[in-house]
Amino acid sequence: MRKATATIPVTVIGGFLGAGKTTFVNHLLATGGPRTAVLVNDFGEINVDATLIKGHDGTTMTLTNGCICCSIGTSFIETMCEVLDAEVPFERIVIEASGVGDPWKIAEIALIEPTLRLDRVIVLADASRIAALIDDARVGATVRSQFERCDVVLLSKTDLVDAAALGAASAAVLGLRPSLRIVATTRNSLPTLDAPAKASTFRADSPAASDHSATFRSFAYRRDGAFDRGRIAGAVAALPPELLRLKGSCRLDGEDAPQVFQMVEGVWSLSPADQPDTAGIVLVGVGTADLPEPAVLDAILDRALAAGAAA
Ligand SMILES: Nc1nc2c(ncn2[C@@H]2O[C@H](COP(=O)(O)OP(=O)(O)OP(=O)(O)O)[C@@H](O)[C@H]2O)c(=O)[nH]1
Repeated sequence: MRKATATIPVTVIGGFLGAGKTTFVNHLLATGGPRTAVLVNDFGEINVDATLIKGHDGTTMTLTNGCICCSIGTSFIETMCEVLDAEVPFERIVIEASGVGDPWKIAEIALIEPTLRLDRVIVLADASRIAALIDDARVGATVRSQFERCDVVLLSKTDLVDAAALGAASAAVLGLRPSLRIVATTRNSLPTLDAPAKASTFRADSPAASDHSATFRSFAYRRDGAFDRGRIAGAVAALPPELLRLKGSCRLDGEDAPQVFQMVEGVWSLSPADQPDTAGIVLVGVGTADLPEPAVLDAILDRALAAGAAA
């Protein structure tokens, strides 16, 4: 990597599947600030997040080939080199970790590379789900590890919970690390990175290497056709609970504008997509290791296809 005269701050954004990481990254980009390189890493084979990051002044680069916290592979190093060697230098790097990733493993890169400076590790926690996720037998260990070394927790989606549930969510997070700084947010009240970073004390030892492909499986659904809006709810209700997250883009029968499809634990939404060239349906999902075979999931989602759509 090129010898730079100044170090570039790196902010790592982590948090479990659907916690609101991309929403936060888009907020950071929308609120201005220095020229930013955004690196996004999805767990699935298709990096949907890169397409969900709104256009901005800097650049968005995708990190594929699985979860970068499991193996900091050559693609990550090459991408970092590209960012550091950019003709117009970047003033900030924001890395969105995958929803099953350990953000600290990514942050360690910034501690090793002399041209980078670790700004902070921010973990998003969905206020409506975090207490249950922390105790979940299948995903709890992954969720808990994401909080081990972060600097601040954004307790997201507080618009979805009442005061008692908000208290339970923050108590669950503080139960992991009583000294954690928690900021309650909604997508309309997210902070920026401008406030000075909170000083943190980093432990020198590394966490044990993990391989999230043993705990989680990804799934991709592609069709040339369109969904029938009226059939989506039924198909989503029929999806197994092991499928924790589904997102991507689709077309709806009889409608021109492409849509972003989001599903977090059975709660789904459609919103107009920014990218005008969405063809057909491309969805990626992540579930626990006992996720049913792709053919089963395909068959369920096929039920939402408009009559005559290609299967
Ligand atoms: N009600 C509510 N929904 C939110 C809020 N923030 C994000 N969402 C929704 O939650 C869903 C997931 O948000 P994302 O930002 O894509 O979550 P993510 O952590 O990037 O998801 P993965 O990358 O798949 O792990 C989307 O449908 C968002 O619109 C919020 O403050 N309130």
